[in-house]
Formats: sequence, C-alpha cells, structure tokens
Amino acid sequence: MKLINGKEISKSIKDEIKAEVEALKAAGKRLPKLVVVLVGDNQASQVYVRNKERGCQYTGMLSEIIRRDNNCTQEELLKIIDDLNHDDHVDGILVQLPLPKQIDEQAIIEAIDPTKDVDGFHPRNIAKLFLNEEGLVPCTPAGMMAMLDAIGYDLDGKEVCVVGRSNIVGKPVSLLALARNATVTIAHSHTKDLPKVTSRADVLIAAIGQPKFFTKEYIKEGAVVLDVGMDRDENNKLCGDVDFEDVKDKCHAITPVPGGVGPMTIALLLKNTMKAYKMRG
Ligand SMILES: Nc1nc2c(c(=O)[nH]1)N[C@@H](CN(C=O)c1ccc(C(=O)N[C@@H](CCC(=O)O)C(=O)O)cc1)CN2
Repeated sequence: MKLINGKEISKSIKDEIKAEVEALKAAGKRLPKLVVVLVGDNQASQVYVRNKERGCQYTGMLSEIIRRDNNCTQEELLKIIDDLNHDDHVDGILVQLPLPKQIDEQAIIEAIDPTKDVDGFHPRNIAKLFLNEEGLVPCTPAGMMAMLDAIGYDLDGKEVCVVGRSNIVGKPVSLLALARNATVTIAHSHTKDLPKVTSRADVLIAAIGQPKFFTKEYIKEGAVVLDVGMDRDENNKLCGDVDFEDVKDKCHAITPVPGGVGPMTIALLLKNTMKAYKMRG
C-alpha cells in the first residue's frame, strides 16, 4: 500500500508558489493578496482559516482575515464583499463556510467577483468547469487531482466512484474526473447497494462526513482511495470517512486523515490566488 502524503505534496506546490512570489518581489512588483472572511465562532473554521493564513505567510503572499461575530447580517457581509471586489490590491476573496443560519450562503458566493473567487464556487466558475474551460477550480477537488498526478495515476478509462454530491466536493470532483476521461459514478444517501457500486471503482472518493464508514467490503482490491472526510471517531480523534486500518492492505494507494486531502485544499487555494493575481494582470 502506498500512502499518499498530502503534507509532502502540498509542500512542493507551496514551494513553487513561494519561488514565484520571490521572483515578483525581486522584480519590485505588487504581491498577490488573499482576503479570508470568517463569520462566527465555529472551532474547525478557526483552525482552517489560521492554516490558510500560515500558508500565505509561508509563500510570502499577502493575507488579511476579516472577522465578524455570529450576529453579522447578510447586508453587512455583502458590503464587505463589495468593498473587496472593488479593492485593486485584493486578488482572492474567500468566505469561510459554513456561515451562520441568517445568511444565505449562495447569495454570498454569487456576490464575489468571479475573477477573485479563489474557492471556485461562483456559478461562472462552476460553468467553466462544466464546459471544461480555464477558470478557478474548487480547491479540494483540484487538490485530489494534484495528488493523483503526484503518484502518476492516469484516470483515463478508469472507474471512479464519488460518494457524496456536495457543491464543494462531490459534484466538482466528478467533473474533473470526467474531464480526464474517467467513467464516473456519483453515489449518495439514496444509492441502492452501496458496497456493490463502490467495490467496482478503481478510484473511490469518500466525501460523506461519516467517521470510518468505508470498510474493506466497499473497496476493490488495488483501488486508489481518496478520503475527504474530516470527522471525529469514538475517542474524539480526527479521522476520515474511510476506516484506514481496515482497508489499507486492500488498496494500491490511500490518503490519510489528517495529512491527506486537507493540506492539499490549502495549497490549491494558494495556487488559485496566484492564478487570480495573474489573470487580473
Ligand atoms: N470557503 C470554504 N469553506 C470551506 C471549505 C472550502 O474549501 N472553502 N472546505 C472545508 C474546510 N477546509 C477549508 O476551508 C479545510 C478543511 C481541512 C483542512 C486541513 O488541512 N485539515 C487537516 C487537519 C486539520 C485539523 O487538525 O483539524 C488535515 O486534513 O490534515 C484544510 C481546509 C469547509 N469549509
């Protein structure tokens, strides 16, 4: 079994970005800037946002975090986004999800200038992904493709099963796999006989948010398993959707949690910020 090390792969992506930022600095150019908006006090979101800030610091990119409490209104947030859209020093805008219930997430996503939408969630960027056009691609799905590239795994003609149909992960990663000529199945909570469906897959992408759900009867011998889960086990320890210990000897390659897909999300966010900077000229 090959362990797909997200920490290592993400570091090499961050090092490439760092070199690009150093070249910009040496040329006396303006540096790329990411602004993250964090609303509320979700503990996990605080960690992810801190990691995003650290990622920017590592590469030398500029970053700013705008924090608002749980009572922030939709109007207040829309005003923040409008200001950032018009700020020429800002290349990337990211609103950390989830948002408090009084705020309509989709309205917020749609308010972000698509050229600064480094999450790749704006309908215009989703349309580009759908049409296989160049745009800003959601970070977690793009991170998984970068992991497959890093281990030299070609999706052409392979059976990929994505379990989970979220707008952030399941749907976009299915489109990316399709663009690489994979045969894609999207399974979800209404899928009948899930083990039969998943055990046909050369690549299983687990994105359902249920701790250690996927045991070895769900896995094809020699499969590649990408675990997007960020769950807590019975001892409150961080784990994925896949029962790593149970499946590891059946896989060709597998991502751990932590240290797998998560760090790739951050690296691809930095890559998108650099891309947005370059696109804006
Ligand atoms: N606006 C967005 N919100 C959210 C996204 C997103 O892509 N854009 N995705 C997730 C959370 N997320 C990024 O924001 C994210 C999740 C996990 C990690 C990560 O590095 N995880 C570590 C473990 C961290 C820990 O100790 O808890 C790992 O897997 O090794 C990075 C980013 C929802 N919201």
